[in-house]
Amino acid sequence: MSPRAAAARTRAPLVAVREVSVAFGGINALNGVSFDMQQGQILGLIGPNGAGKTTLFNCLSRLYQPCRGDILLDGDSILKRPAHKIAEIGIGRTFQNVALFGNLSVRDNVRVGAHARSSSDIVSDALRLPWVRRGEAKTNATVDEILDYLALHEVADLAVAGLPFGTQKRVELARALAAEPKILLLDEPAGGLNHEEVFSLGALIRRIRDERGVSVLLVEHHMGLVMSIADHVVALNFGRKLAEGPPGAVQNDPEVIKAYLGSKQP
Ligand SMILES: Nc1ncnc2c1ncn2[C@@H]1O[C@H](COP(=O)(O)OP(=O)(O)OP(=O)(O)O)[C@@H](O)[C@H]1O
Repeated sequence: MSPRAAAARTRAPLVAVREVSVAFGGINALNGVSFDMQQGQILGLIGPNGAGKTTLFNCLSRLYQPCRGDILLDGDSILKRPAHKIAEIGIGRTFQNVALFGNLSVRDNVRVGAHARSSSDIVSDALRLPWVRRGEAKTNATVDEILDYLALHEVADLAVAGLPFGTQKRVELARALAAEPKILLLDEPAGGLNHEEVFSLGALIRRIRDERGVSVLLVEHHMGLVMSIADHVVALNFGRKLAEGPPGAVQNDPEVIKAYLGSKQP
């Protein structure tokens, strides 16, 4: 093994999911799931309907509290953090059905993301203290840079509600990126997109990882997208980890094939 590969193997993971269990009444939605996610990785989380993907995603974004286990980010447990504080520790997310302020402009939606990381308070804002003005200038620069990066400048001053769904999804990505996350959690980003849009999305997710150093965890049913961009895939079924490894190996794993055939999914 090369020294570089050896160093990568001994490096602490960015995210460590440790024996996480979640129960809803009598249903074990997750049952002792563990895996690591490395810095700079695109990790695909797959599995048939009801496998536990959304439940795990919601634990990572702090909407659900596991009944057992832990989730560490850079070695620290995230389970003490409330959902509205996750941007501060470097976790960004998008939603399956897009959750933007429809009446606000694209620019203002992205600004909301940038503010998630700012530390100003209502009194300082009202008094327009010098450090608040400096903060605002930085926020404006960040928002402009992200609008350019995601080719949203032309629609920056339009209300989000009137934009095509694919564009709204890009605005959601922009809002998440404006908070300068270490890790981006994407909940079925390909849902509702056509073939060409899925292809562009894949290229965009790769660029975000390569150029901005953001690690990406992707919950996705679109196998073509997962297999073409993920470095590492974790497959769940009935709340347990079924397989993990490089995309090709997981896709050809007999247990994974059996789980998908059993669920009658393509
Ligand atoms: N809020 C809830 N209350 C009760 N049961 C739930 C709840 N959320 C999920 N479940 C159950 O937990 C299990 C895992 O569901 P989850 O939504 O995490 O699966 P999934 O892999 O995301 O499925 P899909 O691909 O269909 O979205 C399922 O049996 C589901 O019915």
